[in-house]
Amino acid sequence: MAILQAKDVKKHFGGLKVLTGVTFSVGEMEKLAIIGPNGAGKTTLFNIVSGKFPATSGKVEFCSRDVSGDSSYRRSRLGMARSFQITNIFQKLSVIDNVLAGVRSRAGLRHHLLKCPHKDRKLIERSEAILDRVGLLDYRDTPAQDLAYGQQRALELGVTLSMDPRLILLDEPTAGMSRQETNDAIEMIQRVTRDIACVIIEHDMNVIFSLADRIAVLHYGTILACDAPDVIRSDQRVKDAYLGEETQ
Ligand SMILES: Nc1ncnc2c1ncn2[C@@H]1O[C@H](COP(=O)(O)OP(=O)(O)OP(=O)(O)O)[C@@H](O)[C@H]1O
Repeated sequence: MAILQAKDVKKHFGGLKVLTGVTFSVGEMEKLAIIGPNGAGKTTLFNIVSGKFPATSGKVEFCSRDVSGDSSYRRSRLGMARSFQITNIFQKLSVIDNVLAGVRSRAGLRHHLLKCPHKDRKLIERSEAILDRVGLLDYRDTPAQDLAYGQQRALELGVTLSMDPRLILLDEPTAGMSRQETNDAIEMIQRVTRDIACVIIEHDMNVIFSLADRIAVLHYGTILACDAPDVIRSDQRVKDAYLGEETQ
């Protein structure tokens, strides 16, 4: 059963035809990576799926409903979240207050950042459980701006989890990280998204082959191949277009 489906999605920016007909689906709890050369249209596709801007034509279905005309906010209320953009973090707030803001919003409470947000024990406990999942409980009261880069990205994932998503769009989750931070991030993403579907854009093949159940290769605005990692790795068309051959 698919949780997300893109059907013949096209996007033109004036005369530039970036997406010329993209069709794919993501199953419940499945991890689908989208790879492709620079400028292939990966971010554009994410922007359309998340509702940042509309497709020129085609459809996006989420949880069996057509969300093509829905705003990002509406899609997020339905359980679609976009993660790994540090801009989602309130830098001056503590780590716990960042997650609490999301937990309170999801619980439908009005959130006044400066107005005693610590009242509801249950919401705080839920926030602490999320911090524990992303490895930041020891930094509970640290201002977000004092966290290391990899930790800020972990916090962003925590904020995303606070919305209780069924699907997370992971935008280059390890960009700018050291090798050690990347390995830690892979392990954490695997752990915290076990029961959540993900679509992942990433350039690091090590990350992709570690996380993805299936890989879709975007090339010249359309999906060249979509299959299990091992099949993609040995697909000659994909090697020619993107992966290349291993050399000694
Ligand atoms: N808002 C926009 N207006 C005009 N052109 C755009 C817009 N957004 C993207 N493009 C163009 O669409 C093409 C695809 O860009 P996109 O960022 O989606 O590629 P990408 O696959 O994510 O690339 P990268 O791997 O480098 O991030 C590029 O030629 C880009 O200049």
